[in-house]
This record gives sequence, C-alpha cells and structure tokens, in this order.
Amino acid sequence: MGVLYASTEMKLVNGEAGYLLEDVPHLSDYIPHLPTYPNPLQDNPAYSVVRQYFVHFDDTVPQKIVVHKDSPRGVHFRRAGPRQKVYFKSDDVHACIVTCGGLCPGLNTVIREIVCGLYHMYGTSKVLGIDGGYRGFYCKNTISLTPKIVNDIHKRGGTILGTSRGGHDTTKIVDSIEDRGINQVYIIGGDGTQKGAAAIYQEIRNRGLKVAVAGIPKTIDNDIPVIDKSFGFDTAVEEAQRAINAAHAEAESVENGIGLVKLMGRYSGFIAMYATLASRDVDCCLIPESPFYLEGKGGLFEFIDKRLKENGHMVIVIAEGAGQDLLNESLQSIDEQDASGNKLLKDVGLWISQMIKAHFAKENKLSITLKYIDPTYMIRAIPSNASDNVYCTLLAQSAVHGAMAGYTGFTVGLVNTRQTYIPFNRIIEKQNKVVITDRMWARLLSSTNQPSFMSPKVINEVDKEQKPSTQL
Ligand SMILES: Nc1ncnc2c1ncn2[C@@H]1O[C@H](COP(=O)(O)OP(=O)(O)OP(=O)(O)O)[C@@H](O)[C@H]1O
Ligand SMILES: O=P(O)(O)OC[C@H]1O[C@](O)(CO)[C@@H](O)[C@@H]1O
Ligand SMILES: [Mg+2]
Repeated sequence: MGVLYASTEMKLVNGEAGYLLEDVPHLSDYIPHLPTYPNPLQDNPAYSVVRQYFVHFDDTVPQKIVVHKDSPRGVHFRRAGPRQKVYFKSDDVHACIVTCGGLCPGLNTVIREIVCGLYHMYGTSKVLGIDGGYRGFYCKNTISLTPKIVNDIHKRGGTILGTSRGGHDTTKIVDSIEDRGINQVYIIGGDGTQKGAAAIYQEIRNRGLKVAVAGIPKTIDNDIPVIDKSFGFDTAVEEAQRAINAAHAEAESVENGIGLVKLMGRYSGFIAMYATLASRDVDCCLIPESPFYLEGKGGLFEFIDKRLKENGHMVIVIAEGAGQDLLNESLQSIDEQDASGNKLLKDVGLWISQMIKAHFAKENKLSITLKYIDPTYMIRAIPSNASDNVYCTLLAQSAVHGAMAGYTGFTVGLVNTRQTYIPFNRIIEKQNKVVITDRMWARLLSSTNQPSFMSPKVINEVDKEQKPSTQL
C-alpha cells in the first residue's frame, strides 16, 4: 500500500485494484514519539468474552457496496472501534463535550454515552460539559459530567448542555481548550458544527497540541453526506406521523377537506419524503429538491382539483424549504440569515394554504376546507426512540474509542451499516440531498401518484446537477 498525503488535511492510502482509503488524521502524524498504553478494555470482564474485540488496524469499510466484477475497489473509510493500544493514560484524559445547532432527538443519549464510555470503558474521570454551544468555550462556565449526573438524561428531549448558533471563534475556543488542559474534544452537531470542528482541529494541529477532536453528526434533516443516516432522523419521521394522521382525520371528515402538514427540512426533503412513504395517507409531497408550480396544466392546483374530485379529500406534506423561490417571487421579500449564516425561511405552509384557499375561492370554483398543521419543533424536541437510542450509543462509543486510540479530525458515522471514522473534509464538502432522479423519489411518486411537476427538460438539467445521495 502506498501512502499519499495530498495535503495536511487529506490522508489518502492507495492499495491494489483501485483501493483507496480516505484515512483520518492521527495525533502521531504531527507529534513524534508519542507513548502508547495497553487498552484498559482488555481487563474489562464485560468485553473479555468477545473473541477479537479489538478492531484490526487494517479494517476498512467500502463506501460503495454495489459493484461489478471488474469495478475498482474504490473509496474506503477506517472502521471504528477499540484499538489494542491507546494514546492516553486513563488518568490523563480531560475530555469535554459540546452541542451546537438546532435540537435533535438523541443529543442527550450521545452525551450520556460519551460520559459513561469514558468512565466505564476507559476508567477516566474528568469530563466537562461546555454550556450553550461553541460560544460556551469562552464566555460561560463549564459543567462537570459524571455517570451519575447523566444517568437518566436520555429520557429527555433537548440537550442538557444547551446549544446555540453563531459564536464560533476558533482562536478563543482553542485558547480555552489549551488553558483548561482539555485533551479530548467531542463535538455534536450538524453540517455547520462539523465545519467549526474542522477549524478547531486545524488550529489545534497548527499549535502542535495533543488534543483529539471527534465530531458526532446530528441533524433531523439528514443532510450530512457519506453516512447512511443521521441520528434523530428516525425519531423525527416517526413523530411526523402523528401530524400526518391528524391532517388525514381532519381532511377525511369533511367535504373537499385538505390536510396540509409542514415538516422541517431546510435544504433537504428527507423527513418529508420518509414521513410520506411511511404514512401512505399522503397524496402529495413537496420538497426543496423538486421544483413545482401552482397554476396551469400539470400544476399543483390542477392536481388538487383532480384528487378532490376522485377522493373527496387529500393530504399534502410540504418541507419547509420547498417552493421558497415561488414564495420569494410572490412576497418580494429580502433574504435574512440566522446567527450561523443559514438562510431564514419564510413560512411556506402558511403561504401555500392561502394560495390554495384563494385559488378555489376564485369564481366559486370549489368549496374546500383546509387545515394547516405545523408540528415543526415537536418532531425534534422529543427524546429519541429505541432504535435511535441504540444508534446514539454506538456513535458515542465509537467516538470515544477513536479519540482514545489517538485519531483526530474525524466524524463518526455509519457507512453501509458499519461504524466508521470519516475525515472532516469529506463530511463538510457538500450537503446530502434527495436525488429526484433516484429510485427512492420514484417510489414516492408511485406511492402518492402525484405528478413530478417537472418537464423532461428540467429533469435532465437536475440530473446533471445532482449526484447520487447517501442511501438510507
Ligand atoms: N463554516 C463554519 N466555520 C466555523 N464554524 C461554523 C461554520 N458554520 C457554522 N459554524 C458554527 O457551527 C455552529 C452550528 O452551526 P449551524 O447553526 O449551522 O447548525 P448545524 O450544526 O448545521 O446544525 P443544524 O443546521 O442541523 O441545526 C454555530 O455555532 C456556527 O457558528
Ligand atoms: O429555528 P431554528 O432552531 O433556528 O432551526 C430551524 C432549522 O433547524 C433544523 O431543524 C435543523 O436542525 C432545520 O430543519 C430547520 O430549518
Ligand atoms: Mg445545518
């Protein structure tokens, strides 16, 4: 195998038959002669029964699992898990955990399992919670975290540490890490947070500090690339069913009833798409990736008219980022941003409700009853469900194993159902989006029987722009 360092950030390892490992940085890449220690897990009775508990140094996971007989082996990521040797003595570990960005089911579970993993698996006893996101590093007091303190936090929604947008000041954050003597930093957050984590890792490396930086990707939007799915997504989709059920009951119970549900998803329509596929009561799903129009032949109004005539009621699910171009045209408003620089969206649910009502009221076309349900924050402020709880536990443990083994500048994530370490660069280079020329969107169209609202010419253009997304 040949090792290729394309830059200080990318660590590529070439192998035979087109094998490529997109490796993660290691503390020993920039600090020579680091001592190693036997992994304390080898004496842990809980794990002693497992044959080959430690992950082999050469274990990697392929990004693509569908291959042809002569395909190159392609991109691989380092398999996550405990290593035979660790780079920190248990007593020397001084870890911290921070949560940033919007809420997501499972945040507290990840916090709990990092703390318990560090204490119970590695015998460490110094873990700090950073209060209120990135700015908490330099303008707030820290919170001491012990297994007792975090014992039942996984049953609560939100984050016990608090969170925020904006306030990322790399120099001040790394000064604070250095001043406090922190040597493992666990950063839980979405795409913006992972960009911030990459900047912190780079500054730590520039200063030559023995500090491991591990990212744990969180977002209900599922807009983080490479990974199979982000934690909290399943819980959010499940909770969205309650809103869709309510919309369906309301619509079904009156003549020409329309139930309209707006779901989160700023740039990616995964929640709307999966909630629609799961429910089977939805007649039309609108997402940011699939443009649509209202008036005229093949437009949304024509479809509503048709469905009401066929069924007497209908349910529409709209992602909050859908149709923003139409909304901006119609309201002629200016763009606003939140503290992190994310575009602040107009309420497309309210707008489209008004447009639909106005359309059918015009010339007394049809008497409709429209109920608009906006469960926005309800789907993300809840505790994680059972499957997300298990997922969060594995992610947290993988992050702890990785940092203890001296890896840094990585995000943990599931790739083809295996826990892996992915370099920050790959995680932050683009956003994961629904690819509307993929099979999944076709499945949705065939389940709702809605039109694609797009001409073949537009589909071709979209095809050129979009590459296949991460499979869920
Ligand atoms: N390019 C960047 N460089 C450094 N820090 C960033 C960058 N983008 C965002 N951040 C910081 O990351 C934190 C979270 O970012 P953001 O508000 O975009 O949420 P997020 O992590 O993307 O989560 P979500 O969008 O899912 O709620 C903020 O404190 C923000 O200042
Ligand atoms: O209102 P807030 O907290 O800024 O967050 C809203 C955004 O956060 C997300 O939930 C992602 O975390 C998006 O779906 C949504 O657009
Ligand atoms: Mg984001």
